Amino acid sequence: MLRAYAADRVRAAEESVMAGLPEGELMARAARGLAEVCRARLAERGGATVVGLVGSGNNGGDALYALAHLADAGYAASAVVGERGVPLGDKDSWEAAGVRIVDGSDQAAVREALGDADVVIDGILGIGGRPGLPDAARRWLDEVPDTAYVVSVDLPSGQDPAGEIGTDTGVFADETVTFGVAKPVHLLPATEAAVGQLTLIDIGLDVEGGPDVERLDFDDVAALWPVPGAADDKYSRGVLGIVAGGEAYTGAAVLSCTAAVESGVGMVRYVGPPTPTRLVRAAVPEAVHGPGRVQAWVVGPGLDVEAEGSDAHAQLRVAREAIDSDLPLLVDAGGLALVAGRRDAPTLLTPHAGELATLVSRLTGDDVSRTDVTAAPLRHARTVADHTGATVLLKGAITLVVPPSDSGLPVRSQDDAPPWLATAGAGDVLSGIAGTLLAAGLSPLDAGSLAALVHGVAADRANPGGPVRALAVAMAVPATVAALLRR
Ligand SMILES: NC(=O)C1=CN([C@@H]2O[C@H](COP(=O)(O)OP(=O)(O)OC[C@H]3O[C@@H](n4cnc5c(N)ncnc54)[C@H](OP(=O)(O)O)[C@@H]3O)[C@@H](O)[C@H]2O)[C@@H](O)CC1
Ligand SMILES: Nc1ncnc2c1ncn2[C@@H]1O[C@H](COP(=O)(O)OP(=O)(O)O)[C@@H](O)[C@H]1O
Ligand SMILES: [K+]
Repeated sequence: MLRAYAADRVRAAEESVMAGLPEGELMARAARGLAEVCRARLAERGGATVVGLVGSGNNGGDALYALAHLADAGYAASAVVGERGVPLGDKDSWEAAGVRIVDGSDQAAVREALGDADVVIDGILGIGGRPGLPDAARRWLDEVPDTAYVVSVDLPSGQDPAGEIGTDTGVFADETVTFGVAKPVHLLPATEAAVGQLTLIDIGLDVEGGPDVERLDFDDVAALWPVPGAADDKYSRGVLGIVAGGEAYTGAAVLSCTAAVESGVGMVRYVGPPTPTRLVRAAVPEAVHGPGRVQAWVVGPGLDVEAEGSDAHAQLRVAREAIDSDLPLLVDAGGLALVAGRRDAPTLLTPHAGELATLVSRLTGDDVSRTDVTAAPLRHARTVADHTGATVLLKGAITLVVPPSDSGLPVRSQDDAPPWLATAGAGDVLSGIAGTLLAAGLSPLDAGSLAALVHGVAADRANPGGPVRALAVAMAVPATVAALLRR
C-alpha cells in the first residue's frame, strides 16, 4: 500500500523530528538523497551539467544543497534564482561551494545556463506552494531543453500539494524526489500526471495517524479478496442482485452479470425487461432471474429510468426497493438519477466525470460541468459523498474512491488501468466486480478500490499493450485474481 499524508501533517511531523536533531539536519538528509538521485540520472545519461531552478523557500534550499554536492562531485552546477535571491546563505558562499548563481531576471543568462543542462532540478516550490507558477518561473521553464531530464524536488512546482486542483502552468517532471512520505499531489488524478517517476527518500520522518490518501498495490489483494473456504456455499459467498439493462442498453446487463460470475460471486439474481433477460439467459446461464433474497444490489448499468411500459416500470420498482433497502448497494449510470437522500447501509456510487457533474449539480443546485469535475475531481466527489453519506468511486484514467469526510477514512486512488480500458461497457464490468465484493461483505471503500485494481489489471492481461473490449476484461478477471492471489 502506498500512503500519502497532507502537507500540514508532514510539516508537523518534520517539526517534531527536527526538535531532536541538530539545526539543518533534515534538509541536509533531503539534499543528500536528492543529490544521489541526480547523480545517478547524470551518470545514466552520460551528462556533466546540472541546473537548478531555485525558489525562495526551503524547496529551493534543498535544490541548492544538492547542487553543492553535485559540484563537489565534479559536475558543472548552476542555480537560477529569482528576485528574492538565494533562499539560504548568500550568493558568494554558494559560489564558493562551486554553484554558479544565475540571475533569473536575465532571460539571456537563463537561456545560456539551461541550454547545456542534462539534468534540471526543479526547486521552485514545494509543499508551501499554491497552485500555479509565478510569471518569472514560467519564463525559466520556457528555456528548459526537451532533452533535459527534469527532477522535481518534493513535488512538481506549481502543482497543488493537496492534489485537489489541476493546473497546466505547473512543472511536468520526469521524476519527483520526495522526502519521508508521499503527499496527496503524488497520487491524486488532478496532479499525478505531472509527477513522473516517484522516488521516496527516507529522512527519518514518522507521521502519526492514518494516511489521507492510499493506493492499493498488488500485494494488498490477497488480504482483501474474499477467498471461499470449505464451509462456504453459494449463499455464504454472497448473492448479488443486478438491476441493469433495458430495451435500449441491453448489453450492460450481460456485461455486469458476466463480470459478477467471473469474479466469483455466489449467485447472481438478474432483474430486467424481456430483451436483456433473454440475452442474460443465453450469455450467463449461471444467473437466476427475478428478485429474491440477496446480500447486495447493483442498480443502474444501462438502466433507463424514463422508459415506459409495464416491464420497465416493474424493473424500476425493484431498483427503488433496492435503494430503499438496508442492504449494501452499488449505484451506477442510469441508476444515479434515483439517488436522492442519505442511506445508512453501505453504498457505493460509481459515476464517470459527466455523471458526477450531473449529480453534484442536482444535489447542490450549482451548475457544475464535466470540465469542472476534471479540474477538481476530489472536491466534487467529496461533495457528493458528504451529501449522500455514500462512498463515491469516480471513474477515469485514475479511479478515485472517496468516502464521506465524517467517516475518517482515507481516499483511495488507483492507477492500474491501461488507457485501452476507456471503452464502452468497461464501467458495466466494473459494477459486476465491485458488486460481487459488496455481496461478499467488503466495505464500499475496499470493494471499490479493489475492484478498480482488478479491473485495470484484467484489462492489461486481456491483451497487453493493445485494444481490449469490455467483455474480454470480464473474461480476464478469474485468471487475474488467481495471479494476484498467488503473489
Ligand atoms: N520542513 C523541513 O524540515 C523540511 C522541508 N523540506 C523542503 O521544504 C519545502 C517546503 O519549504 P517551504 O515551507 O519554505 O515552502 P516552499 O514550497 O519552498 O516555498 C513556498 C514559498 O513560496 C511562496 N509561494 C507559494 N506559492 C507561490 C506561488 N504560486 N507563486 C509564487 N510564490 C509562491 C510563498 O511565499 P509568499 O508568496 O506566501 O510570501 C511560500 O513561502 C518542502 O517541499 C521540502 O522541499 C525538506 O528540506 C525536508 C525538511
Ligand atoms: N484513460 C483511461 N485510462 C484507463 N482507464 C480508463 C480511462 N478512461 C476510462 N477508464 C476506465 O474505463 C471505465 C469506463 O467506464 P464508463 O465510463 O462507465 O463506461 P461505460 O458506461 O461505457 O461502461 C472505467 O472503469 C474507467 O475508470
Ligand atoms: K519543486
